[in-house]
Amino acid sequence: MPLDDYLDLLRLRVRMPDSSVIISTGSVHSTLSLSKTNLIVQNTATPSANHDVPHRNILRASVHAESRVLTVAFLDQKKKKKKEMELVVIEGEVEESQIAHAAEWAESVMKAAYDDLDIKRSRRLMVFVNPFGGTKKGAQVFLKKVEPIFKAAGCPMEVLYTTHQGHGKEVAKTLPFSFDAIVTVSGDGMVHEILNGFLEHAHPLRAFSTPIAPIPSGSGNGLAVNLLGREDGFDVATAALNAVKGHEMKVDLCSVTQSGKRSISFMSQALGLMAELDIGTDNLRWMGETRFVYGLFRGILKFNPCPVQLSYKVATNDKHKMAQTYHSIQSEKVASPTTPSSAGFGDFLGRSLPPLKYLPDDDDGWTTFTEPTLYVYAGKGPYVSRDFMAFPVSLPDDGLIDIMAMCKMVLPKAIATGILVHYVKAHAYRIKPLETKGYLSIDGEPFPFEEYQVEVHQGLGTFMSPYGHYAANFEPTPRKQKER
Ligand SMILES: Nc1ncnc2c1ncn2[C@@H]1O[C@H](COP(=O)(O)OP(=O)(O)OP(=O)(O)O)[C@@H](O)[C@H]1O
Repeated sequence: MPLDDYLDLLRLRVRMPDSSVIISTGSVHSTLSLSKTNLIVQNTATPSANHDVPHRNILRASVHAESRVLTVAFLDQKKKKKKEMELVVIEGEVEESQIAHAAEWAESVMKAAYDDLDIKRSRRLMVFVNPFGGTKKGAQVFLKKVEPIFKAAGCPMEVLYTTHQGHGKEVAKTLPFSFDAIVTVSGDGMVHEILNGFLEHAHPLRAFSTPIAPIPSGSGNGLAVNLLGREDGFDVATAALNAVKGHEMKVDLCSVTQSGKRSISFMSQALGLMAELDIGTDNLRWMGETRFVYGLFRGILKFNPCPVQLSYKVATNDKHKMAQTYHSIQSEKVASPTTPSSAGFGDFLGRSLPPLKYLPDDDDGWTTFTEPTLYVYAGKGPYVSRDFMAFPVSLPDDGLIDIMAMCKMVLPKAIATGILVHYVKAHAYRIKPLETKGYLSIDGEPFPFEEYQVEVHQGLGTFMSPYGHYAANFEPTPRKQKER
């Protein structure tokens, strides 16, 4: 080693506290330090190679005893595109005398990155890749961005490239319970398939308790936006980090019964204009997200009514109360994101699904909505796509579904009553088509435009979440004080 490099290294060693380690690549030295909250990388040659990342973003630290190479992998913001995250792997040799210290240091990093955050190391992942979802980039996204992150984190994985529609469902039906999480490199359609595969699983409740982590590679990616937020909802690296390090979040799932057949919906049921956005633009998947904007304009111009009768078992229609409940639950979750949900079916592990509570002819306590509508939209999760927060006060496990009906009123009546959109929270609801032609879309997938009933199962499903709550920030406008 040249004298200058040797002196440089000595100077670093003198300043090095126990929580640091020095690695060298040729004549370039880096100091890696672990603070109470962050991992800090300082490079002697190129300050642009410095990093300062929270423990949550660390994937792995390890030392190879023979080669004396220390490797640290983490996610950091891209230097050029600050809003996107990328995988960073730093490697370098440790001095022979420092090898034991480096191994201890790497273990303390793993403890801070996993054990202290109550996250299992090296999760076993089952990955479903849909090569045909959205803009058909699923396979590319997986190989270039997702797989390297899972490998860097030391996660063993089984990967399935779906070859046809329904493939995800077939595999989910008999999926073994050896995985810590299911990863979908797709849009919402694949998540829908997997949950419906679980419905037919020999142990459905146990299957539903396996957390799903979506990697956004479809067109709408509503689930990824709900879990990761509007800003990060399309960020593949952030979504991959959620699979490796997210927390299990219990969510309500809905049974949709149509012609005696039960299926599962995790996100939305849309009729009228909103269904046209999903189904009527199916041939425009190549446009990615833009297809929904195009569909919206086309739908508004056509101004088609939605010929259905809506009835529901109401929980509340008081918007002020909805907002209050939302805020108190949301702030509890923000304060302690990892508190397990009290909702759920933990006691039923291995047993069959709960029977339906509401029969199709049950009218007790049901309300029928009589206004003609432009669309009916019901769902779980605030966002249905990145630019549309349809259900702002939706909560993951309140056991209720939010229903929105856009009234088709003549303008003077709408202005006089002030009601253009009807919004309620319900335990269950029912739709009866009044005409034969129309669109019904469930979780973005086309369904027959026929009578159906929806019932909510509190906490039946499980998603992986970085925050333990939906990543949406709904700030309602305060009520106007009445003038005296
Ligand atoms: N190999 C395949 N060939 C054709 N279709 C497939 C294949 N694999 C999966 N599918 C189907 O593709 C459909 C769409 O999938 P996905 O949800 O991934 O994308 P998307 O619909 O564009 O996204 P989003 O639902 O977020 O709008 C699903 O119904 C799924 O069954």
